[in-house]
Amino acid sequence: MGKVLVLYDSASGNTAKMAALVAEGAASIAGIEVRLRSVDQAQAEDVLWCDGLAVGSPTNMGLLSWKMKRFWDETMGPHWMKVDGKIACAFSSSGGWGGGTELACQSLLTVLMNFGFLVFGVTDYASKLYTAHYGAIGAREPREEGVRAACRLLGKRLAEWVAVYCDGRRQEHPLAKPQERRRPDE
Ligand SMILES: Cc1cc2nc3c(=O)[nH]c(=O)nc-3n(C[C@H](O)[C@H](O)[C@H](O)COP(=O)(O)O)c2cc1C
Repeated sequence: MGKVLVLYDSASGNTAKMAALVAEGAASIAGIEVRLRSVDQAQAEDVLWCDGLAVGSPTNMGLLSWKMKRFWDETMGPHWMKVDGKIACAFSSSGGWGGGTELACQSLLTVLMNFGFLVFGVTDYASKLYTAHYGAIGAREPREEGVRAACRLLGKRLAEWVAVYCDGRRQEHPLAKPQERRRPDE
């Protein structure tokens, strides 16, 4: 049974709300076990446990938060070279559009790549004008249905990759389910 961890930091609750939506999307794929953990409660064992990981952080100066960086520096540092090959993606909440949300996702992906994770983006559109090419992004709390759908789609895609590459369930490959995929012009 594939295992997905949604790990997040959130100072004022916005990224936490996105995390819940990412977890909901991951749980929409049958046979996937989902854990949701804040960075304050997460332990290295949670990361070692999972096959797929979605990491979320508030955008801070266009980067991941210091708490999330500390988790990877101090909690996961001793486990470097023990988590290679797990599948991972990123999401972030910023104060406003243009505030560096995708840069923050990129900084999360950079950390994950350093640890040997296989990171990905999503080509599909979650709804008109909303996608998650570099991770799911939002400004403040996820109110817009497009942002909420992008969070769910990111989690769903993570669970699909886990199902395909960790559980050998090729029927969960997104290319095998074209009817579920939305193009930019739809
Ligand atoms: C130290 C700090 C730095 C921030 N830097 C940025 C930033 O670079 N760009 C931006 O748009 N918002 C920035 N913000 C605003 C947060 O990203 C925003 O309020 C976000 O929704 C908070 O998410 P949270 O509720 O999960 O903590 C910053 C907030 C703090 C506290």
